[in-house]
Amino acid sequence: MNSLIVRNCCPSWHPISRSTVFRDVNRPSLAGALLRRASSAVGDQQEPQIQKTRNIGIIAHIDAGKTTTTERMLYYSGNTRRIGDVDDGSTVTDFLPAERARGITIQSAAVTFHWPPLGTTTPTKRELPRAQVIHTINLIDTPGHSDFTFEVLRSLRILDGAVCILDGVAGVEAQTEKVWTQANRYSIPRIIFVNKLDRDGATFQRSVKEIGTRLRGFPAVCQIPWWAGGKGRFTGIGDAVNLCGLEWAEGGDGKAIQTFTLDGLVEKDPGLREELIQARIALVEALCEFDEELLSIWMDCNDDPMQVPPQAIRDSLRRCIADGSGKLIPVFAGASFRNIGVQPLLDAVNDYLPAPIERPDPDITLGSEEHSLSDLLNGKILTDSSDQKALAKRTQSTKALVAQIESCALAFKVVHDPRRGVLVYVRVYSGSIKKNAATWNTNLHVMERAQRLLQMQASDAVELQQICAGQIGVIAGLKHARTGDTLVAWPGNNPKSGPPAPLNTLQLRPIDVPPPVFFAAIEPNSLSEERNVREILRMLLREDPSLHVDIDEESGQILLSGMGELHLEIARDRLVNDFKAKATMGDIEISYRECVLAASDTHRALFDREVAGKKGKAACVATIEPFDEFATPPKQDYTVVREGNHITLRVIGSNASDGPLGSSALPLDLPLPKIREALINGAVAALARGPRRSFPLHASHVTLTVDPTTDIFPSETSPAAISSAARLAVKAAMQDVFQNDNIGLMEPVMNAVISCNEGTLGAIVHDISSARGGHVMSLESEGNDDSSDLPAIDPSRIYAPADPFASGGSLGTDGPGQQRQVTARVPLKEMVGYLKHLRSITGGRGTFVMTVDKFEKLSGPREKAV
Ligand SMILES: Nc1nc2c(ncn2[C@@H]2O[C@H](COP(=O)(O)OP(=O)(O)OP(=O)(O)O)[C@@H](O)[C@H]2O)c(=O)[nH]1
Repeated sequence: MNSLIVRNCCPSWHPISRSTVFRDVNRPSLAGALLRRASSAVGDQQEPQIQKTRNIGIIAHIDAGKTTTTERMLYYSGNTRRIGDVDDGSTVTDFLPAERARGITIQSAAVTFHWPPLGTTTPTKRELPRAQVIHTINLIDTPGHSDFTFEVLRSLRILDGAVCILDGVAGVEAQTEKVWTQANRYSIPRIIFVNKLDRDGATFQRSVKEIGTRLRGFPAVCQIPWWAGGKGRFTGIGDAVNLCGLEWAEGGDGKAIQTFTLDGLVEKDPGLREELIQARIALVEALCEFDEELLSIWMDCNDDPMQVPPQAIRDSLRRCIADGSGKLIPVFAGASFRNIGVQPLLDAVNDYLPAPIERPDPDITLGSEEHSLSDLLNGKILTDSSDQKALAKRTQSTKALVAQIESCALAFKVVHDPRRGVLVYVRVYSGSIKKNAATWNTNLHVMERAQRLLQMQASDAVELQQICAGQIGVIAGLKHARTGDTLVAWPGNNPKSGPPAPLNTLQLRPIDVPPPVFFAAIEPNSLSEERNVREILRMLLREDPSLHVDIDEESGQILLSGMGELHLEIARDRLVNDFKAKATMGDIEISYRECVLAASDTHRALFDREVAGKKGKAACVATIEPFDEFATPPKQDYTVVREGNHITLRVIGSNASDGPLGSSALPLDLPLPKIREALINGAVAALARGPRRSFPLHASHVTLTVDPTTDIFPSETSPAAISSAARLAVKAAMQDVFQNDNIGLMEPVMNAVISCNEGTLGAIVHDISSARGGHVMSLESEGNDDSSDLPAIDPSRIYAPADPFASGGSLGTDGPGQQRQVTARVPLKEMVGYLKHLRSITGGRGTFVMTVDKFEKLSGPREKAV
C-alpha cells in the first residue's frame, strides 16, 4: 500500500515533486514599493521576511468554530502544548473571562505563530512550495455575533487575507454573508473552510453550492470530505490539488495522518479515488475559466487535468484570489473539533493568501481629504495648487516634512492585560516603529513613547526592538492610544508638538462608528467609588470605541451606550468582574434621540468662573436648527459632523486664507485649531442630553460664533473656558426650542435581514408588518440578492461531491424547503427579543441580522409609548 505516516511536522504529506518550480506571482504594487523602501532602511533581510508573513483573520458566523480552529492552529504550530477547548473554557484566544464563560469570542485576539513550526528542517531553497517554507502568521480571531460587527470591521481593515469558516450543518448563514460583504469592501483575498463535517446533518455539497449562490463567488473545491467507506465516519479529506487522500487517526491530537496517493486509494477507498478525479477535473476547469496562464498549461498537458502539476494549480489559485474580489473561492474541508483538516488549512494560508507586500496601498485621510498612503509618502499630495510658485514651494516643504515620518501604524486593538498592563496592537504600514520612538497620535493629538515593543505568541510575549512595515505587534505602556487611532512615529525637532498640519491629522483607513442604540445607567456603589468607575470606563472605551459614555456634569449620572444588548452585558461583565468596579448597571434600554423641529433664537453665553483655582473666562454665541441636508454651508464656514449632528464654527476674522493657525487677532497660546476643538467639545457635551427626555440630540445643526474681540479675554481664556461657554450657549439654544414645544423624539429603525425557509415566509412577513410595524422591503430567494456586484451563479454549474447522508435540503430549487430572505425596516423597539420569537415560528431554523438604518421621528401614539 502506498501510504505514509506523518507526525507533527511540516506538511510533507504532500506528494509534491521537489523539482516543481516555485513561481513568484507577486504583482508589483505601490504599497510593495513602499515596503521595499522601508525594508531596505531596516536591513536587507527584511524583504524575504515580509514575503513570508501572513496577516490573516478568521471570519464567520457565530459558533462556526473559529476559536476551535484557532486553538488547533496554535497547537500544531508548536505555540501551545495542549489543545484549548471552547467548551471547557481553556482557550488561548478567548481570553476574557466573559468570553470563556459564554464560549464566544468578543474581542478580536491577535496571536503570532509559525507554520510550518519553527525548527522544522526544510532546505531553504527558493523552489520549495510556500507550504514547506516557515512563514510567520499573525492571526486575528474575530467575533461572530452581530453586536460585535464593528469589532470585525475594525479587524478586517488590517488584514491581508482571511479564512472564512462555515458550519457544515448550517452552511452559509446570514452573518457569514454580512462579514463576507464587509471583506469585499476591503478587497481581502479569502479562502473557505467548511468545518464540523463530523456532525450529523453536515452537508458539504449544500455548503459549497451556497457559497456560489449566496456569496456569489465560484467555489473552487480544493478538498472533498472523506467519509470512511463512503458512508461511515468523517475520517479525512481528499486533496484535489495534490491528488491524495489524507486520513486522520481516530481520537488523538490529529498529528497522525496517513497519506494515500491515487494508486494507494485503489485498495483503500476506490469511491474516494473516483470522486477525487472528478474533483481535480472540476477544479482545473474552474480555474481555467478565470486564469489564462493555467489554461495554457492545461493545453500543454494535452487537455488532461490530471497531468497539470500541483504547483501550477497552487499558483493559479493564488493569482485568482489575489484581487480580493471574491469571484473565485478556494474551498477546504474539515472538522477542527475532531482535529481533522487544520494542517492542510495552514498550508493553504501560506500557499494562497497574500504577503503584506502584495496588498494594495491603504487609504488615508488628511484633514477632510482622502488619499493613499504611498501618494503621501511619495510627496504627491498637496501639489494640486493652481499657483505654480506656491506649488513648487509647497511640494518642497511637503517632501521634506514627509521624509521625517519614520513610520505610520494603526492601533487596531487595545487590551488590558492583567499582567502586562495596557497592550496596544498595531499594524505598521510604513517604515518601522523602533523601541522608544516618539509616536504622535493623530486622533488625540498627543505624543507617547513606544517604550516596549512585543510580539504576542499565545500567552507569551517576545520583546522586539522594532516593528516593521507589514508586521503586527504590540506597544506596551501607552497611556492614551485607543482602538482605531493612527500613530505616526515622528522624531521631528520637537516631537511633543507632533508633525505640522495637515500631517498631524493623518488617519489610516478610518471607519465610521455606527451610533449606539442601547444604553444603561451605571451607578457607582458610593460617591468615593465614582472616580474609580469613571477611570475604568475610560479604559473600556479605549478598548472599544463603539461604546459611549455620557456623564451629566450637573447630576453626575453616568450612561453607557452600545450597539446591542449583549454588547452592554459584556461591558458590564468587564466593568464589574474583570476590572472589579464597585458599581451596578441599570436596565438596558433603547437609546432614543431628540431632535429640534424649529430654529432657536441666538443665545450668547459668558462663562466666568474659577475652575480648580484657575480663573476661566470666555464667551460665544449659539443657534440650533433642524439639519437641512440640502443646504450648502457658506465656504468660509468650518463644519464637522459629530454623533449625527452638524456643528458649524465661525471665528470672526479667521478664515482659510489666514493659514493653519488662524487670525492674528487670536492670542498666541490659542491658535484656531485649539479654539475649534474646544468649541466642538463644548457643543458635543451639550448635545449629549436633550432638554425633553435627556436623550442625545440627533439631526440638529448647531452654529457657534466666537468674536475674538469680545469673547476672548487675554490671560483668562483657556480651551476649557471656551468649551464651557459653548456648552452653556448650546444648552440655552436647546432650552429655547424646548420652551416653544419644538423638540421631537426619534427612534432607531433597523435594517433586518431574516433567513427562513419558504414554508415559514408567510408567518414571518405577517408578523413583521402587522405585529411589529415594520416595512418589508424585499423577499428574495437566497442567492438572488441583487445588491451584490458579482453576477448570480447557477448552482448546476458548481461541482461538489454528493453527500452520503443528503436529506434533500434546498439547493436553490423552488419548493417548501427553499431558503428565502426577508429584508425589512423595523423599529428597534419591536425587535427586542425577536430571535426567540423567530426561532419559535421557524422551528429553530430562522436566523436574522440587523444593523441600524437610521433614526426616524416618532409620531403620535409611538411617541406617547416611549
Ligand atoms: N462537532 C463539532 N463541533 C465543533 C467543531 N468545531 C467547533 N465545534 C463546536 O462548536 C461550538 C462553537 O465553537 P467555537 O470555536 O467557539 O466557535 P466560534 O466561531 O469561535 O464562536 P464565536 O466565538 O462565538 O463566534 C463549540 O461547542 C465547539 O466545540 C467541529 O469541527 N465539530
